[in-house]
Amino acid sequence: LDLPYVWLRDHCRCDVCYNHQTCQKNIDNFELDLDIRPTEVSFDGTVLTIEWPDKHLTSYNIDWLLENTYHDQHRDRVERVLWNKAIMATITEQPMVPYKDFMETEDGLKEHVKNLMKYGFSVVTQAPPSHEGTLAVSQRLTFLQPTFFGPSWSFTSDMAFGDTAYTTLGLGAHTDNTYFMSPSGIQVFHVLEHQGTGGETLLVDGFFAAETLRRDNPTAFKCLSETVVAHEFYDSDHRVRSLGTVLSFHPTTKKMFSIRFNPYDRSPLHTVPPDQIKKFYKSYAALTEEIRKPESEVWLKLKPGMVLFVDNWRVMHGRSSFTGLRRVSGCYLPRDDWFGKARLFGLQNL
Ligand SMILES: C[N+](C)(C)CCCC[C@H](N)C(=O)O
Ligand SMILES: O=C(O)CCC(=O)C(=O)O
Ligand SMILES: [Fe+2]
Repeated sequence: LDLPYVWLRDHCRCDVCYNHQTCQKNIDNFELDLDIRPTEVSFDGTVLTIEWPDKHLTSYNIDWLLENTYHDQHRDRVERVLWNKAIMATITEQPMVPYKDFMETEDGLKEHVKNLMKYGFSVVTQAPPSHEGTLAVSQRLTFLQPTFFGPSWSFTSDMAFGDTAYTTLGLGAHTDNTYFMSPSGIQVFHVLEHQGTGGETLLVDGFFAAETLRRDNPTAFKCLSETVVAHEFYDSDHRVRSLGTVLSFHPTTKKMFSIRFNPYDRSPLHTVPPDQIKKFYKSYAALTEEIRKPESEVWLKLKPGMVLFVDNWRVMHGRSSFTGLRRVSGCYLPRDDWFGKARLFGLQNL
């Protein structure tokens, strides 16, 4: 551990420097002396005590220091398991949690969050097969994230919104809300009824596809990590548009952070200089090919009572075309809050 003294002064957790009731700092950065040096330092193996020139005392527990200095570190690290169809088939403990455990025990909730961190999706089983059931399980994790689709929905193929989701057409793997600067963190899917054929749910691990591209086609990977593209949701009432790269990375650890992939919702390509356009299309096609490979795809037929949570920053979803009446209930959940819940459980995957 090698820290400038000013860092140690800035992070003082005494009652004057830190409000333990609100967990907020009282320090005025403006007054920090960059060249401050302690007048006395002692360490008893657990607690580091520092006396500053103005007689102010700071003490640190060594565990707190180790956890907070270089990175937002957590004891219970969750290793991500990137998957394709074959890998998913070998996983013995499927990411599923029974409704009763999920609703009534902290362990059940933690298990679900851990599944989301590890695989990018998790299913709550045996839930009440109703829209209220969807809301109950969703709100057990976080509050809902409202959008112009409403706080939540229960939709059929009636074109209630001008979007292919509201038809009987098949949808290739995509993430939702690519047209928002910060897309929703989780999408919840609950098929309440379906009398007919097709309508299966498709899942593809975007991080697996991106890592495969990084290995097999680094030029395309680099292009999609650096090229800013626009997405949009346009209808008579909305002119929503965003800018962002298809692949993005955690700002400090550089691990995969999000994939923004929805070919249907891409805006006119006005952000790419003419001499880069062919390169972008080639790179986007290479990623699309990876995503569309049958060996990337996991298909499941959702039944009433199975509530699927999908990490919308990592795992893409789609569906096959269908016949008959099919009603899907769901909502979006905010990314900051489900990650906040994970942090409360001491879980971290970044
Ligand atoms: C609201 N509900 C989930 C039913 C439909 C959302 C689909 C909208 C859009 N194509 C997107 O990918 O974000
Ligand atoms: O109908 C479905 O299963 C999913 C449609 C979809 O992509 C969505 O609602 O975001
Ligand atoms: Fe979607």
